[in-house]
Amino acid sequence: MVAMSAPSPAESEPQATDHRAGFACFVGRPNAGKSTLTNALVGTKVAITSNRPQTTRHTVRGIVHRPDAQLILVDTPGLHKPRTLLGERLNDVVRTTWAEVDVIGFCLPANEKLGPGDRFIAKELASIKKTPKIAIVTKTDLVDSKQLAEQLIAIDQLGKELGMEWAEIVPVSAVGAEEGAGRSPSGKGGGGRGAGQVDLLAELITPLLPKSPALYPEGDLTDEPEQVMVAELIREAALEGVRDELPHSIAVVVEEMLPREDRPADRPLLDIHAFVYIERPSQKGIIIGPKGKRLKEVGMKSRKHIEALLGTPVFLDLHVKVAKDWQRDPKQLRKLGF
Ligand SMILES: Nc1nc2c(ncn2[C@@H]2O[C@H](COP(=O)(O)OP(=O)(O)OP(=O)(O)O)[C@@H](O)[C@H]2O)c(=O)[nH]1
Repeated sequence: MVAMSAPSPAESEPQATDHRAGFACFVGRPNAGKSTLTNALVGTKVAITSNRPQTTRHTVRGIVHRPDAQLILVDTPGLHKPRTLLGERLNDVVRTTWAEVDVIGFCLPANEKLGPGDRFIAKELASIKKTPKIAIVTKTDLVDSKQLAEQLIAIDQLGKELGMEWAEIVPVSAVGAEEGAGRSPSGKGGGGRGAGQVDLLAELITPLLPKSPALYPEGDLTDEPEQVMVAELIREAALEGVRDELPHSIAVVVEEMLPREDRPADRPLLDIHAFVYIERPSQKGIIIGPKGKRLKEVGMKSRKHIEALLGTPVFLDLHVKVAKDWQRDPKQLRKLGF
C-alpha cells in the first residue's frame, strides 16, 4: 500500500488521498438474501437470485462505484455440509474468500429466528480474526419493529457468545432498491425504504476498506466474463418452478457468442449458443416440458435478461444435454467451469 501523506495545505485533491477501494463478501445461509443485496448495491442484475437455496455457483463480483470509494463485492455460495465433490469445492471457495476480503457481511434474515445454520457460519467467521465483520439483518420489510429489535439483540448476543465483535449491525431491505427485484413486500414493515438502507450499508462498509485509488474503471459493474453471466441468467430461468431435486443437477455452459453477420449497423443481433446440462436422461423431460414448452419459456425469459445485460438484441439457441453424474466427476466439473 502507498503510505498516506499528511493533508496538503492546498487541499486541491482531498478525494484522491481519502479514496478507498477493497473487497467485501456476503455470507449467510442459503436464501439469506446475499445475491439480492449484491444486486441492490450494484444497482443492476449481476448476481442471480432465486427463491431456491444454493443457486449461486460462480463467484460473481459486483462493483459499487461511489465518489469516495469503490467496493468490489464477491458473492460466494452458501457454506453447507458437503455431500459431493462439488459441495466440498464450494466450501473451499467460501473459506478462501473470507480470508482474502477486507470486509465480511454476514446476512441474517429478519424474518427467521437464528438457527443452527447461522451459528455454524458464525463460528467459522469467529475463527477468521483479522477480517472485520458486519452483521446485516436482511429482509426487514417482512417484519415489524418489535421482531426486528429482537433479531438485533439476538445477533448482538451471538457475537458476544463467540467472542466476536461486529464492526456494525445493520438492518436492510433490498426490496424497492433493486431493479428487477420485483417481489412485493408483505406490507408489514417499511417497504420502500430499501434504497436508503442499502446506501447506508455501503457508507458503513467504506471506512473498513483500505485507502486506495479505484481498482476498476468507472462503469464496470463486474469482471466476470460475459459468457459466465449469460450462463447464470439462463440457469436462473431454468431453475424457476422446477422440483426440489433438480436445482443441483443443472449447469449451463455458453458455447459461443457471435454477432450475426450481414446485419445493418443499427440493427445488430448477437447469436448465443448454450447448453443446459443435466445429470440423468429422466430429467430431460422436466427441463424441456411438453412439446418443448418449458424450454421455450426458459429461453424467452433469459433472453430478456441477457438483452438487458448486454444492451443488444439476442438470438438464443438452447440445447439440453445429459452429462452423467457431473457433480461427482472432477473432469466434468472443470469442463462446466467449477
Ligand atoms: N421481502 C424481501 N425478500 C427478499 C429480500 N432480499 C431477498 N429476498 C428474497 O429472498 C429470496 C432469497 O434471496 P437471494 O438473494 O437469492 O438469497 P441468497 O442468500 O443469495 O441465496 P443463495 O444463492 O441460495 O445462497 C429471494 O426470493 C429474494 O427475492 C428483501 O430485502 N425483502
